[in-house]
Amino acid sequence: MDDFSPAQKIKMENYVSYLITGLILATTILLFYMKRQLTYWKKRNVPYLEPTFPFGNLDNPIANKKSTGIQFKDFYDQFKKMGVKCGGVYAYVVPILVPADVEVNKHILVKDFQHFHSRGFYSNGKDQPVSVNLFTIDGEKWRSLRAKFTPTFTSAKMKVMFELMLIASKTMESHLQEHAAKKTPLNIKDCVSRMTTNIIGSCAFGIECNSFKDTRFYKLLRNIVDGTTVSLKLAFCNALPEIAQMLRIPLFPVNETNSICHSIEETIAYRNEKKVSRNDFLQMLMEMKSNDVVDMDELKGQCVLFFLAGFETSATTMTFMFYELARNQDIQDKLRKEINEVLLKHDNQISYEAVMSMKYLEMVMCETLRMYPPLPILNRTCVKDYKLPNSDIVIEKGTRILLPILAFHHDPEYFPEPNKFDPERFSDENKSKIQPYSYLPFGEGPRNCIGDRFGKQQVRVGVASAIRKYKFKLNPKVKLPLEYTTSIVTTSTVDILLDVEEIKV
Ligand code: HEM
Repeated sequence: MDDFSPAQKIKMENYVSYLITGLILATTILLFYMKRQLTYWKKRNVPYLEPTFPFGNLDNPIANKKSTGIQFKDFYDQFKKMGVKCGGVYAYVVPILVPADVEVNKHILVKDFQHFHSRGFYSNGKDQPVSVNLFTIDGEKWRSLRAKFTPTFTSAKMKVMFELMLIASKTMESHLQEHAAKKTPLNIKDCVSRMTTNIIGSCAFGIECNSFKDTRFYKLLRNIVDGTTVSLKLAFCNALPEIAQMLRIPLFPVNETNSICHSIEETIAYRNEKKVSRNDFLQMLMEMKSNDVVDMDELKGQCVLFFLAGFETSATTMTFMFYELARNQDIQDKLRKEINEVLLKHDNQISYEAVMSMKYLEMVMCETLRMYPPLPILNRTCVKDYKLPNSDIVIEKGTRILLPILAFHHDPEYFPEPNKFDPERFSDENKSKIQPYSYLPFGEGPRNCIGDRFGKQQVRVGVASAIRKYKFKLNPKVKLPLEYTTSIVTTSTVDILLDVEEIKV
């Protein structure tokens, strides 16, 4: 400071005081804005849960490890106790409406869909064009893309892809055999994730991943979906998308996504050059591109999405299905009996017709999806002001809505003894008694899961092939009751280990 003249010193002191005043002013405005945001529901007379600063009603994401599904179940339970159809909470300072009534679900998902066709999910098309996909886009663009892709998921297309699925699922057998022979516990999530990687790799990309031997592709996918950083980034980007855009945060990890895109480009180039054709999604997308129905970014975006959407959700379903079968030996025996009886009528071969006629398999799968919905919440954003029928609540344009499907699935009003694994809830006789819009593992309405048939088919093939030949028991080392991570997809905090025994015929 001694090197400066008195005039320079005064100038610098002025700068510092301007800076401090500016900072104080900005902080005051920010705090004022945040405080005002936290009165959003009160001002609109909507029942709400008292928030605290800075996380709103959410738990501190660093200190508390409660999963999003469980947190929204807690909100739902409180609104039910208050006797209200829906209520307001805050994710940080962002107001979120939480339905607690099946009628509200019906209006939002189906009846008044024109007010709620946006999912309001973060994407960043500028820096990562493949993040703009069917899941993340909204409005007319979504409508047009959905119409283009719907024909790729028909039952007829699923049937054609069945053979590819079967071949890829067989890769799991030697893995099971190895564990049975050596009597070593099997990490079921790891095992079924490798299998779904092989299936989706084959059906979506035409790539033989062989994930039980070569883990490169499998690890690439796990890096995209796993980890606290991934969950925190997703939560931040979705709560404050404008700031995330400003900071140019990409939706998916860059290196891994680029590797997948590179692999897609290579396969396309190979097929074009060698004039090779295959019965898979990629071929359908390539035809759409050559007819100018989609462009290259859209093609790659959907491939990446199908991989991510199809890999973790189906693997999660299978993991919890094996877990429940291992805990409930009577259900496992009954399922095996059905599989054997059906296969006897089909030359002892697993075929499309055979697995589709396994009713008990379907019931076990539906009950697994009830107890452990892979996506425990559904997102919607209001695009046009909407008055909720039979109430004074007006949902304003821009309002975020989170439907707590895990909470509905565990509500004793709709599913008595919700913590009991009971496939009979989905028997022909009982399933018609399920209250509409209380069971939503694939969402509902025009924005429901486009890949539900594909996902269920993977699960049927994987479980039927394994249960037919192996007996599973829960390894005593698994700490119960299970708890869940903060990941966007329902995930156990501990590895689910199973003891495997080969069934001799
Ligand atoms: C058991 C497996 C699966 C489960 C439980 C599941 C669940 C879901 C759920 C809950 C949604 C949101 C629906 C809504 O907002 O109403 C969704 C959307 C979606 N899923 Fe799945 N999914 C599964 C498998 C798959 C597969 C295999 C694919 C693709 C190959 C896929 C592709 C998609 C896409 C593209 C969307 C967005 C649809 C749109 O916005 O138009 N899913 N899924």
